[in-house]
Amino acid sequence: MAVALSQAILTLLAVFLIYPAYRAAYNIYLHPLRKFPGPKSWAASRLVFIRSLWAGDLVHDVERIHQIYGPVVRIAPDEVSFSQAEAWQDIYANKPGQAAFPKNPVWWSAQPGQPDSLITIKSDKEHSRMRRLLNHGFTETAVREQEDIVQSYVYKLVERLSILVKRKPEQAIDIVQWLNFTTFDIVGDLGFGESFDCLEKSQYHPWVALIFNHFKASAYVASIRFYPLIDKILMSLLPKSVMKIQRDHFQQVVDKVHRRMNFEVQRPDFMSHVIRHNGHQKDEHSMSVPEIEATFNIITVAGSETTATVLSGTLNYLTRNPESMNKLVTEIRTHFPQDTDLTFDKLRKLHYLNAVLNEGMRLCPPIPAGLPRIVPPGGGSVCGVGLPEGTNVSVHAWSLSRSPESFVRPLDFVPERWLNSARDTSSPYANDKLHAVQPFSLGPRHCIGKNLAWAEMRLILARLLWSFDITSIEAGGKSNPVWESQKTYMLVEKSPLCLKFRLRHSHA
Ligand code: HEM
Repeated sequence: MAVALSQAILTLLAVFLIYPAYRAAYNIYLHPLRKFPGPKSWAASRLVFIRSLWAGDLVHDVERIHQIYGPVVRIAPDEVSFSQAEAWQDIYANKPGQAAFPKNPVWWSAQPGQPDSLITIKSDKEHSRMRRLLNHGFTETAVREQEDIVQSYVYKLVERLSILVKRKPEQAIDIVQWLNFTTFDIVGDLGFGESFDCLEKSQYHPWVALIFNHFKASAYVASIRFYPLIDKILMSLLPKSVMKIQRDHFQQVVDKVHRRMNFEVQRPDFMSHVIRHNGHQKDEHSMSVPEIEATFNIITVAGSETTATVLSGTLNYLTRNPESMNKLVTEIRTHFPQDTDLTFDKLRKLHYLNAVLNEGMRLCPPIPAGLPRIVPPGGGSVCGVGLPEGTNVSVHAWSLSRSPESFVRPLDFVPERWLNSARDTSSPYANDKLHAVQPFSLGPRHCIGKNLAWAEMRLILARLLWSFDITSIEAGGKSNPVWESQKTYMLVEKSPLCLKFRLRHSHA
């Protein structure tokens, strides 16, 4: 009995003390990545990375590591982060005779009990099958056809805000929630033919309200996947209530998908082509119903939270930079005497508006940490640095966009750096590396919604500034948080941004 007990104690000691100590020493001194710079504590064990992820601090912690150790750093035993513009091409784009690095399944896997979607599917062949079919709903032409639907929601946004302003002119309005209402309503309509009615009811639909929890939960699930030998045990420890919330959340999208699919009407949305193609007989180009369900679940989040984040961040910076705000307002109001003139086509030609949004995406990327990828079998090279197969790699968009090696005055909001005139050698911004900013990523898995995102962001920002004078409310004693102070759990956890709105014509 005593022998058995002491054997059990020894085993426990080996499991909980000796083995982790051995692994840490191996990771620091013997691992193939040992020569890469970075803090020893992060190289020793994945736990430090996970603690930072759970605290919502990963983006800023990795930024600090890049600041101290340089553009290529080791941030976990098997992970290297790059803050160099050339890394975008090397990791995400197809190079001659070489495929882009595959997605890291720790981050990009279907949620437990859900099928693979466009964004999680591993096989490149299967991915391009889905992408070809879905692309029809996202081309420039498709987006032009969707304009009336998008316009109707942006008009509604202005109408709702006008009512609030007229009722209580001095009140501060949290624009973050209104931007979320608008972008989720638009994607709901274009995805399922039913908006979430957030603008109509001036409140979050319960599905939308849960999105951020869903992302936090996904960050926790990803950390569990780093431990494949015990992930099943750890998963089973997740509270049943959490799993039920996730399932119910997904089921609501499934119901919406089915309502739209049964309603076989042609409208200029994301689903029409999928329904028309799938028809009643399937072939090797169609998507299965579970794939459609999972993909539309992703599109709803990917297509709304992201645009709302860029717009919130851009407005945060604009209200702190009155000179940029004035230039933009002047451009919009002088180009468009009537509000009906604000169309997708005309707005794309506004140079300063485009520059402001590019600068907004540089400083407020909606996916600020890396897009995780894996070095394929046989190994690979990024920015001329050789990496063994299986290494986790990514571009740290946040650090790269804010690095003094890429940009002059990197922490300042300077839309001028994006104007053609800045390419003149006499401009202080002539050497800015604009290609370091790739908010939609590159290569075969780049953002499918890029055209829509641009059209939507231009229209929402321009219509708001055409209709209202918008200022920060710091005079009221309560200041808004700076963008950098927010936490990130895969996506940015946006704090309220309280602004003062004044109807432009009310004091003309
Ligand atoms: C400013 C707005 C947006 C930004 C910055 C953005 C950014 C991105 C990025 C970086 C990726 C690549 C993810 C990866 O490779 O790991 C991506 C993929 C994706 N985005 Fe966007 N996105 C935006 C808006 C949209 C919109 C409006 C939609 C649709 C309505 C959308 C739908 C998608 C989908 C479905 C994917 C997966 C594509 C694939 O795997 O083939 N996004 N997005």
